[in-house]
Amino acid sequence: MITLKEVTKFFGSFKVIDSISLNVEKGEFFVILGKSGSGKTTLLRLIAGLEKVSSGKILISNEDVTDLPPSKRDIGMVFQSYALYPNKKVFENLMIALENSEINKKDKEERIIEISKQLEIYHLMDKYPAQLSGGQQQRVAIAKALVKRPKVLLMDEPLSNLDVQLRYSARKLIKKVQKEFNITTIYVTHDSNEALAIADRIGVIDKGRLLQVGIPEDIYNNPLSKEVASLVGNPPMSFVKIDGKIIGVRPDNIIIKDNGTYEGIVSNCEFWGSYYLIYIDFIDNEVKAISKERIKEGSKVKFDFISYKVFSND
Ligand SMILES: Nc1ncnc2c1ncn2[C@@H]1O[C@H](COP(=O)(O)OP(=O)(O)OP(=O)(O)O)[C@@H](O)[C@H]1O
Repeated sequence: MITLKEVTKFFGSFKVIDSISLNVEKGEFFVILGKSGSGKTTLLRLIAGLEKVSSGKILISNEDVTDLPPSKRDIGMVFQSYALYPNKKVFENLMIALENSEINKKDKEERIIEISKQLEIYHLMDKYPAQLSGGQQQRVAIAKALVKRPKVLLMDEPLSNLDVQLRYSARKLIKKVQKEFNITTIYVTHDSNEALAIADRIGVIDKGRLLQVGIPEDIYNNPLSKEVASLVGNPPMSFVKIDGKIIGVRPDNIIIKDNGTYEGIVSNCEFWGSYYLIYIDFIDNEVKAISKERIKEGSKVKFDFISYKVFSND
């Protein structure tokens, strides 16, 4: 449905996107995960047509859109800033979104009513954006993108301005609407828990390169490289050098016990709600383990690895 063929983007001599090839299926919720500066937004802007590729091709529904302007790509976009017109009411904001659509006024109104009810903003039609909460503005921004019934929805960290509680309900709503309308979606985030929670598949990006693509369980359990492993999971994986090998181990795979093989000193103990996160210094390494009980900083502890992954790269 969305196909990228060796898409590359330079800003001057700086390669921001490095030969990315990717297929996103129709109706799929695809998440691009990467840290700040990895090229996520640039990739999304290339797909939207807001930036021109330096080389490579972009296809939507098998049509080559590489040289088409954004308005000709049948795409809805939701960005971090909601991009609502402050001096227009919600209804007018949604009408403007349909400005270039060829359907008649009555059909436009019907569409707006339908999507507004879906997103539970119907009662806000006569309000100005400034009179809405962040979560309501965000839903209006999503409605603006969806009312056009785009084939493709591109979302760039749309929930980053919301508080934690609202993020959970908003992402559930986004997924529900996306599935209901069967919209092919690419969603960008730096939050690995968010990516694991909502994605059908995840593409992990670093320094403009696509490192791994897979379902959330695969990305979490079988990261192919240290880079991917370090980006996925919170609390994050620890990397330790043992017998010349680099191994990655998740905190819940370290068990602290009196007869453990390894020994270290607790350097920090954090309360994470249902457990404590214990930082343990040993030899030249630091590992993070979880514990049901608080352990004093400076204590000596013994531990074992229940399971781990070997990475050859240092
Ligand atoms: N118009 C531009 N001109 C030059 N360099 C740019 C431009 N836009 C982005 N960059 C650079 O490209 C790199 C990738 O930026 P991009 O915004 O795509 O990253 P990101 O992964 O979305 O980051 P964040 O999560 O912080 O938004 C960064 O190093 C950035 O400084």
